[in-house]
Amino acid sequence: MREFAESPQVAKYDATKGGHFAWHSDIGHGLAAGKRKLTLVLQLSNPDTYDGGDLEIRPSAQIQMANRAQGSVSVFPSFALHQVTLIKRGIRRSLTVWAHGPAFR
Ligand SMILES: O=C(O)CCC(=O)C(=O)O
Ligand SMILES: [Fe+2]
Repeated sequence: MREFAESPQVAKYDATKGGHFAWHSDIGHGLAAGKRKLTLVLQLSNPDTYDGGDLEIRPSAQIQMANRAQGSVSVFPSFALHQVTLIKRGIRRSLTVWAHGPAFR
């Protein structure tokens, strides 16, 4: 791990707008996005204020659900598939930070 080459990203999932994020990996094609190694997601919202909107991570065959507690951080390899399920009530906010480094070998 050598750097944090991108600005943190705040995401908002709003039940009135069908907020969700389909299964994906965070390895992108851009200069920085292609060097992502670790993804860190901070839960910004009180879990009592929304339903659904769960961060699910699939580092292997088994799906893991991220801790919903406000202030908790989930860390996973950026290549791991993950999604945010449809939010059914309220608003969830998250802050995502990526750590970067040379290609995996
Ligand atoms: O909001 C989240 O929990 C995940 C966000 C995410 O996967 C991303 O921005 O790539
Ligand atoms: Fe992601």
